[in-house]
Amino acid sequence: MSTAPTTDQRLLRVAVPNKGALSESATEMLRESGYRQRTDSKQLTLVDAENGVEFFYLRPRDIALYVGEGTLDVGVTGRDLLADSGAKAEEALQLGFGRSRFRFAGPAGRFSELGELAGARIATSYIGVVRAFLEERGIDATVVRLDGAVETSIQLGVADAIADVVETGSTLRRAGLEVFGETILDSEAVLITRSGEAPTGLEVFRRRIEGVLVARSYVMMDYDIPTDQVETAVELTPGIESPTVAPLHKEGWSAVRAMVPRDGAQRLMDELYGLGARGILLTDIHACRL
Ligand SMILES: Nc1ncnc2c1ncn2[C@@H]1O[C@H](COP(=O)(O)OP(=O)(O)OP(=O)(O)O)[C@@H](O)[C@H]1O
Ligand SMILES: O=P(O)(O)OC[C@H]1O[C@H](OP(=O)(O)OP(=O)(O)O)[C@H](O)[C@@H]1O
Ligand SMILES: [Mg+2]
Repeated sequence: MSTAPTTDQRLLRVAVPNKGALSESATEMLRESGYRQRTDSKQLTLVDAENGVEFFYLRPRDIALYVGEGTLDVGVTGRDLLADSGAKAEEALQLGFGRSRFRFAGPAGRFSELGELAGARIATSYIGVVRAFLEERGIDATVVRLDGAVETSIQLGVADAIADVVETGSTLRRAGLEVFGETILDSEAVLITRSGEAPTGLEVFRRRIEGVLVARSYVMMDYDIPTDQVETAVELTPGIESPTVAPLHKEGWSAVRAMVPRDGAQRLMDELYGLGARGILLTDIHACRL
């Protein structure tokens, strides 16, 4: 009997950024997770009935509101946008892309600490985050709301400082600005759901995405090693549950297979080689369920 959901079962309604910095990576992650994704960037919605999901392509800034209201079940957005929205939604999974820092910046040399913002005009697209941050620290400043390109606002005389998303810092440098004060928040793309609710179908959806994230950050390692070195070697490659160890046809040798973090895998190969391992292979993992 087939267990695939039919169209009359309720579909999990998922919000995906339709444009901007998170859009492409979100679509790619969903495609790798085995979901159908739009091929035309003008498409607004897409039903993947076979996988029990319906996708809505929306502005990243609006996604937390839809999810918080319960109109949509799950969304992909930025932690900074979620915080700014004030919506009744919470993080269900960190997605590891769209990483940025939300920082104050001003003309080079003009500000050195947060206290100097008292009485200043601060331009930002994230007034919720900035007001809350200033209030918490008792700093009385005027927050000026702009839609984007806030780096230019100081030069145009509408603000003294800005608070904005910084990734490489090149936009700030180009505008002659530099960051000051502590980081307001560290952001990345996150999966969000309505606060306190786990919609039906979320677990499968989440597990598929987690599988892709793990597949991206781990590789499969295989090696042959003298059996008397196996205990030392598996301490270096413990795997997720435990590594597979099998006898080789050659007397006194064993084969070991374990998932290892992609970062540092080369160094690990050097160490294993030093222990006497040979035939050390690394292969990519395309998907997994742990
Ligand atoms: N350069 C960047 N690197 C990483 N993440 C970024 C970058 N710019 C924006 N983001 C993240 O993307 C999310 C929203 O920004 P995005 O640029 O997609 O929306 P927007 O500014 O409203 O739209 P647009 O830029 O298309 O007008 C936020 O979570 C933000 O932290
Ligand atoms: O540190 P960087 O690598 O330079 O990246 C940060 C810039 O990227 C985003 O701008 P975006 O292109 O989204 O334009 P916007 O300001 O109009 O949203 C963000 O608002 C910063 O301006
Ligand atoms: Mg932007």
